[in-house]
Amino acid sequence: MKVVESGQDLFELMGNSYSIQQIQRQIERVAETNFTIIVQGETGTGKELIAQMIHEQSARAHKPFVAVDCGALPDSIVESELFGYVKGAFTGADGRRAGLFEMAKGGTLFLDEIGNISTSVQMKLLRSLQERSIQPLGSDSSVATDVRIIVASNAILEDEVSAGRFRADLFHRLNEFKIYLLPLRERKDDILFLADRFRRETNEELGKEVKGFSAAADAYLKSYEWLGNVRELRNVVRRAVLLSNEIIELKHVQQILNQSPKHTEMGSSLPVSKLYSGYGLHEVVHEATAHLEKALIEHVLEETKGNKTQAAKRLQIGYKTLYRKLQEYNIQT
Ligand SMILES: Nc1ncnc2c1ncn2[C@@H]1O[C@H](COP(=O)(O)OP(=O)(O)OP(=O)(O)O)[C@@H](O)[C@H]1O
Repeated sequence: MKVVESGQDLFELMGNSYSIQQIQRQIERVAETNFTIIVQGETGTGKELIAQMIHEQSARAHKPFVAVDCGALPDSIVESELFGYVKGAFTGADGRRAGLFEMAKGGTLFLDEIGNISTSVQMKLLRSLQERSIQPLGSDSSVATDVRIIVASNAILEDEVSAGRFRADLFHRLNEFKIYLLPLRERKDDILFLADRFRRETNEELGKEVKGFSAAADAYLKSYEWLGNVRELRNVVRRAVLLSNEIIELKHVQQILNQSPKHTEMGSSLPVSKLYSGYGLHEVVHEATAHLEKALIEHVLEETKGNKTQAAKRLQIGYKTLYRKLQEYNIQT
């Protein structure tokens, strides 16, 4: 649970890819309205950042921005946190406590991982949105609310609705506007832009003067999958700045990434976001296979300490084929 006051430092620019520029234009338009917004995207793509930017650019900017991670809390707690309670509502409720709807009065309430709330909280939330009032737990009377709601989800909410896990009526009530953040690997133009921003930021924080990335490090960063998206990129760059002196070399980046959990362990599950972005089964399967192929080749090359003849043998492919794949996937050896 997190209550973030407005005024927190926000980045002026989130990236320079076409998709981010479009999102910035969308934010400018929607910020001035009171529309409820769904921000969708994989973990670490910047959904909370988007919500803060919308808040900062809205007429509500001088009021609180309250963020709550619905996925991290047990259901009963989500309910009492959101709506508050009165004395005697449950064992231990020894006084009235305002909920987050009340704490965000006049401002923005950001509900992260909205797909995780139970159907009973979904119903209560729907009622609150429709009636613009909430009923604290244990109370007979309602309290008027004045908040702008922004919700975020890693899961595709339409799928959750189809699967019967998320109420269709609540989805439609929330879906007055939708912002979809592409995974970082699908907006490669942002990778070096953001990496450089994080390098400068970390230089300042640590009092260092790391000047940039080697060409090989750049290429590696650009071809990496970033399943943890911008959050992962930021962490890697911060650690690389710490480890290096003049220039961030490929070995620094690889050293850090080799210590990170391997892709398959990161729960990336299905590449559904691609399907959602309009690609067909054939393209998605082709890309997923390519990712797997690349990861296996990198793994084997690591084991053979870069010896391509041995790697080709272990992979049971010809040396020429391996060589072609190294070029295709931009794998540095
Ligand atoms: N475009 C961006 N520019 C700069 N920093 C970013 C950008 N996108 C994300 N970040 C940073 O990456 C981290 C993760 O961002 P954020 O918490 O907004 O992601 P999220 O999508 O809400 O993640 P989760 O789904 O895990 O809650 C934060 O430190 C945030 O400041």
